[in-house]
Amino acid sequence: MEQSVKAHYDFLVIGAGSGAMGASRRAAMFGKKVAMIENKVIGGTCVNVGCVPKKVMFNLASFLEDAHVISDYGVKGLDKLELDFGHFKRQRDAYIKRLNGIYSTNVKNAGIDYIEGFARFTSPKEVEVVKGQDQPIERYSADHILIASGSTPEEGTFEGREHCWVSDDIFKMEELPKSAVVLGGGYIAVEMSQILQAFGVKTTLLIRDVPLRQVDSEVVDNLVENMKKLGLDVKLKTPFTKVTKDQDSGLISVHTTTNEVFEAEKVLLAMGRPPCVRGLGLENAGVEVLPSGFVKVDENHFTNVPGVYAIGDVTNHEQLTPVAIKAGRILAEYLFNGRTDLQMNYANIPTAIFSHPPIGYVGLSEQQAIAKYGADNIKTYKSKFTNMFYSLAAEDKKKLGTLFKLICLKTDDGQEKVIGSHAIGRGVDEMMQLVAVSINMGATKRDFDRTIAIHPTASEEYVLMDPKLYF
Ligand SMILES: Cc1cc2nc3c(=O)[nH]c(=O)nc-3n(C[C@H](O)[C@H](O)[C@H](O)COP(=O)(O)OP(=O)(O)OC[C@H]3O[C@@H](n4cnc5c(N)ncnc54)[C@H](O)[C@@H]3O)c2cc1C
Ligand SMILES: NC(=O)c1ccc[n+]([C@@H]2O[C@H](COP(=O)([O-])OP(=O)(O)OC[C@H]3O[C@@H](n4cnc5c(N)ncnc54)[C@H](O)[C@@H]3O)[C@@H](O)[C@H]2O)c1
Repeated sequence: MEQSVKAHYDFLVIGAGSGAMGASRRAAMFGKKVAMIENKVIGGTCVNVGCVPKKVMFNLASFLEDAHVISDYGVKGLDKLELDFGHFKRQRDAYIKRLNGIYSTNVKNAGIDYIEGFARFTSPKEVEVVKGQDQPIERYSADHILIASGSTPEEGTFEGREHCWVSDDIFKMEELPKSAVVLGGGYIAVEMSQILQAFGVKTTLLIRDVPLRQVDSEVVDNLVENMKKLGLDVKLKTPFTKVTKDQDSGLISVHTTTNEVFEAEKVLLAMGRPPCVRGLGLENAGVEVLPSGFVKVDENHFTNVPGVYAIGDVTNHEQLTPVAIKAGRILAEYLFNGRTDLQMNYANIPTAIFSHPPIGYVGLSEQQAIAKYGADNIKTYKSKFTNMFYSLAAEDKKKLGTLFKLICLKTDDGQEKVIGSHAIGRGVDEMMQLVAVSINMGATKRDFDRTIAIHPTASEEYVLMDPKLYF
């Protein structure tokens, strides 16, 4: 039986992840009647199966890796460390549950209606929500509808894909496998392969070409060297063809174009995140998508259908939590607070990859800068060194490399405008935020040179790269 529209909203948001939170809470601040629809767990990818549980795992992995060095400082017993993974998982999951509770409270306090179920457009102004089995479908209408449905792990179409885990499965893992093969060379493959290796899982990282193509190639070389020092079996230029499973042993084999076979208890697929649009009924609203499947939006996150918008991972922009949140807030300001002057700035977005040690970057790599401006117009400064943390490390292989690069565009006044920084080393994930502020303010190499160093730190290298004596 056809249900009548249950409620009409000023702003109806599909999803309850990072972008949805940013948009809906800001819209509610302006007194709008707002609802969000979520078919999984409040908080979306970042809180439940992304940044947050990953960072907690990274923290533990970093401690376990650092323990090998700290033992050379004279601390006894660190070689006998034993990880109670079950305890760790329970603690991590409890933390996520607390965060879910905080999100729910925030939504409630903001006066936003939280609707559980799967949303599907029936027309440009109406959405139906499919709830559990035997529950009636609910219908909602709105003046403005936001698609903030995020992305989902690429599942692949190759033979044997059903034997593989995707990143969501890593967070469900109750106990650690003895061995793993990770397929991919992006953020997730780099982060997860190092976390697994640090947890004591014998891990192989198989990369079609090279890792992190968007990152400066020298920084990537440094990453690969560090991975090898940490015992990770990393294979570059090794595309895989298929995956098979031995029914007796349960072991999974990855076959490659190089005619090698890599066997492990678990195989993790980390090959990108396509947009979550399946079943959303975009065709009923007439919303256009790009050939890649991402929802097509203009610079204000408007789709081709008046009153329908999209932000975050479901669009063809950087798939990062702060990007989704900011786009959501700006959209709400635009729609409900008359701030039509505001526009998301997608240039110079800083980011970190939580490898061990981490990578951070903002702006152009040296290779991208040369391609854009020509080699004659670019001057790159670099500092390659061993962090003092490793000063007491007994073996060279424990000393992980650090590389900072400042990429500058030559200017007529000779001050050299900083247009990028790519770096790997302890703490660069924290440093890069402020390097990004300086670049967004238009910093020049002279600004870095005239800044006094903080000693002894790694970050001081940022102001000590071949400095001219400016004050
Ligand atoms: C393993 C991993 C690690 C990451 N680490 C980082 C990191 O360190 N830093 C960082 O900045 N970013 C990180 N990211 C990326 C980050 O999580 C995403 O960019 C961010 O969550 C995108 O936010 P969003 O609002 O667009 O989508 P999401 O957070 O994915 O939210 C979308 C929500 O919509 C819901 N939904 C989808 N379709 C429907 C429907 N039809 N009806 C109802 N609900 C629906 C989904 O269930 C989901 O909850 C990581 C991602 C992964 C997978
Ligand atoms: N630290 C962070 O901020 C963080 C961490 C994790 C994820 N994320 C976000 O989530 C997104 C998704 O992460 P991801 O690692 O899945 O994707 P990605 O886009 O970062 O990397 C995808 C990788 O898969 C490889 N690949 C694609 N098809 C392949 C094939 N057929 N065979 C072999 N390799 C193949 C690509 O070459 C690439 O190396 C990231 O782009 C990032 O925006 C961010």
